[in-house]
Amino acid sequence: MDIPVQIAVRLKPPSLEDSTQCIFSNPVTQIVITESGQTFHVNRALPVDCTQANLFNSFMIPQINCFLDGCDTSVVVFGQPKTGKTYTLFGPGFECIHSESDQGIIPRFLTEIFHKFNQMPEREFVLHITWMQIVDNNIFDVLSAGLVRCFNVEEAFQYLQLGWRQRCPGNNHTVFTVSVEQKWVATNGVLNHRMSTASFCDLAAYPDSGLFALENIIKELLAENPPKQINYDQCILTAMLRDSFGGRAFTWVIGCISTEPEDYQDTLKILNLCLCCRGIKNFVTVNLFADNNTPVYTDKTLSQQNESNFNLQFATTQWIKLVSNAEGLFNKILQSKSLTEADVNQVTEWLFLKAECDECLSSDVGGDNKDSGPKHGLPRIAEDTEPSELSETDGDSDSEEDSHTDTLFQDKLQKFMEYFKEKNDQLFAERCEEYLNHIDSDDITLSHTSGSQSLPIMTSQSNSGRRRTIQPGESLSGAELELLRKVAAKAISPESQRIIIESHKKDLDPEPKLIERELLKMIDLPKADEICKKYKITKEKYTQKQNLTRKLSKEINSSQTQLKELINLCIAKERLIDDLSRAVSQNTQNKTHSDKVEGSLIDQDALKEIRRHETSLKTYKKQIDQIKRQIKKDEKRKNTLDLELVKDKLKLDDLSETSISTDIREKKERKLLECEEAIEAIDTAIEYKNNLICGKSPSASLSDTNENRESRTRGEQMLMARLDKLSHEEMKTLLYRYFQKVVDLRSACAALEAGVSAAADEAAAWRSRAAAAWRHAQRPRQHHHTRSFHAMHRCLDAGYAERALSFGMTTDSETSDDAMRLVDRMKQIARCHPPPVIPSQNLKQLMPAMAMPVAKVTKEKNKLVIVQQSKNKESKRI
Ligand SMILES: Nc1ncnc2c1ncn2[C@@H]1O[C@H](COP(=O)(O)OP(=O)(O)OP(=O)(O)O)[C@@H](O)[C@H]1O
Repeated sequence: MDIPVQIAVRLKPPSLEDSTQCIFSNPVTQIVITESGQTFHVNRALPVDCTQANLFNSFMIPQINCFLDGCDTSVVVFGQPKTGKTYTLFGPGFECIHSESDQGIIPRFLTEIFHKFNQMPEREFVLHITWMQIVDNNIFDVLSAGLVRCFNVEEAFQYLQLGWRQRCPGNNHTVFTVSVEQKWVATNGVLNHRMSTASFCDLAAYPDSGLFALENIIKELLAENPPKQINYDQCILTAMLRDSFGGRAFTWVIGCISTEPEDYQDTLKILNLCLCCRGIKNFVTVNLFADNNTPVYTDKTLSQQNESNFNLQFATTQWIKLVSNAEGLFNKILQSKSLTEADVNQVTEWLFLKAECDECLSSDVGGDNKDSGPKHGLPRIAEDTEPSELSETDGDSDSEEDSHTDTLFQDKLQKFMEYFKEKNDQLFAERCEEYLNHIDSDDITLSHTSGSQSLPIMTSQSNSGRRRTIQPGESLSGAELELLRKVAAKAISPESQRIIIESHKKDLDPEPKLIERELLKMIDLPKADEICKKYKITKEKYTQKQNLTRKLSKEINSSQTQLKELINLCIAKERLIDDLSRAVSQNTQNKTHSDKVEGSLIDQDALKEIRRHETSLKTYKKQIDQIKRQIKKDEKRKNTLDLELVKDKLKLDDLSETSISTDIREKKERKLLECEEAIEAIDTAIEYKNNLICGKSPSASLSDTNENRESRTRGEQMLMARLDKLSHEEMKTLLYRYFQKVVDLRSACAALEAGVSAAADEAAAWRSRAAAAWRHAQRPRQHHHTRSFHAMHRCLDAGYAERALSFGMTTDSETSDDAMRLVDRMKQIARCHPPPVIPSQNLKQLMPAMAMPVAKVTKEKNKLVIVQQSKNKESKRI
């Protein structure tokens, strides 16, 4: 399971009570904030006054559970010098003078582990500790004994005391490990055999080769393309922390930081490193031995256990069903106040379920199942709750008994309803409270989710009092699952929790759909405008608060300078007063009586001077008090403002995220619109071109008048401008649409061509029919038909289809159908294509010569004599 490295930040309490703090932490929002307003989100932002116990409880309990489940765990502490790294891990020391409450993580961890083992006597365990120090890449065994076995917590503490005395002081790294091998037979009869190591590392404050190597490894792990093999063996420190960063341990990194302004830059470095570590994911697994999961119990014992398990599981399922049904049912009953038939059925079903549950759990709530032994499978329901299943033999004679049963049933129903209402309300109130209390605490040991949308149900360990049993073959332990849910999944927002809880409390609609609806509403409701408005207002407030904070910081700074000056003045004045009073007393001691009279005047002046200085000293002190009070007040106000700023910042981030998503959606819509417009323009252009190709005049809107030409040019320009604006992706979409258009046109063309060829075929067919008709006409009335046909053809040639029709009709009854069709076709052709107009001049050329003149040519001497024979009398001589 991938679990990111978890980060905690601990602020070292300021050395002086009134010294200025440049870093603050907000344990509610888990944010560390700098004086400049920079925020760092961490898993645990521990407050400046965080006790050792709070620190341990805030994140070590799940780690211990994980460790006991067989996972490796690790705690790495780093930070500036003297910021409490050793204090956090070990505490102030192990001498008697130190109180138990000051103990650090390691002694607490050991105490807790031994305590847990005492609570689980079925577990056999072997616990070893080691304590190593790395100085200049050399390793020292603090306990001088390698692995040390500890049988109980007292022994472990003796070694802690020994090690504390023997450890080397100075800038070095300390690695303390606790390893445990444990064996136990689970309730399902299988052997669990696991091994886990918890390592605790106190890193050196001043960078050395080990720290540089560790930083490099962190960078490598965070790189976009991390190397396949990370060289952990480059130094002892990285080799020892192999599992803590990018390894198999569940790791917490604790950054100990100083809040003093002079350490500000170093503190920022530590915080940035913390953030880097947050990006590292470790693959946490359960370390099993080969014999893990081996059955230990006999088949008989197992089957007995399985049976009881089955009953228990069955009862649990039924119970869950009951609880989920009961609330809806009671609401209905409460609202309607009278039971309908459907309600009665529902309640009956509920009673059946409960009876099943009762039998499985062998708890006799209604007192009906007293004689029911351990049964397997579904138990029989008591007859008195089943009026519909009464035997026919009981029939009419039992009508009285029926009514009695009904009353009994109603009474029982009422009783059960009251009982369950009370129980459910109580249970739900408890769960609500528990859920709210534990929503952000690590005291949660188990969480289930039913479906991706449903809410996590969390069970606190303190309440259940039992550890979750790990089933055979299960690779993930309870603690792992819990961690995954805590770490990988985001907890539901407090607002949503409120809605869910209120919906239950008010009994509005207990079904989960309501919750879903409410959540959806919450997501859908904010409109872009509202978000913008809200964002503006919050931003304004945020800026105002920022300005105020800056102003306050300035004021605090100037007050502090003033304070320093006044303190210096006070010191100077006090010295002066001392000097003066010393001088006066010396004068009085050393002088003779005559001198004394003369000197008394001088002394009086000196005394006056002293009094004057004392008065001004008093005024200075008053001013100092005032300024101090003012500084405290300002600081308090500044702290409040800082917290408010953090909250506002989060709010702003949320709002900007929402508005960005709305903005993106709007932009996308705009782009799509532009794209659509461009496509439309292209369509029009294509149409225009098609019209030209087909020899038609372009459409009215695009006719070639000057005005339209201009508008077309404008349109084209606009089109080009739009095309320029389109992105690569949009251009692709556009081209695809254009391509589709061309393909469509091509297929339309092909269809048209097919139509033309079909028409040609038809024409040929008609021609052959006409020939056949002609042949037929040749037969009996050939002469008449010939004439008619000639006449018809002449008419057709001249384009007079109507007249051709009249000729056709007068020909012959046999051929009249064909002729009719022919004429129809001719009519069509005549309608579609006007006959070509041949110029009369050309027609003349085509006309056959009619009534040709006959002439006889003779030769007489040197003359040719041409005589026209038709006109016998006429002769021409040339
Ligand atoms: N949160 C704290 N509460 C009370 N005392 C603290 C806290 N943090 C540190 N101290 C005290 O500050 C002193 C320095 O702490 P510690 O030695 O743990 O710092 P360190 O970071 O380990 O120092 P080094 O840089 O030498 O390793 C100790 O006396 C310790 O008791």
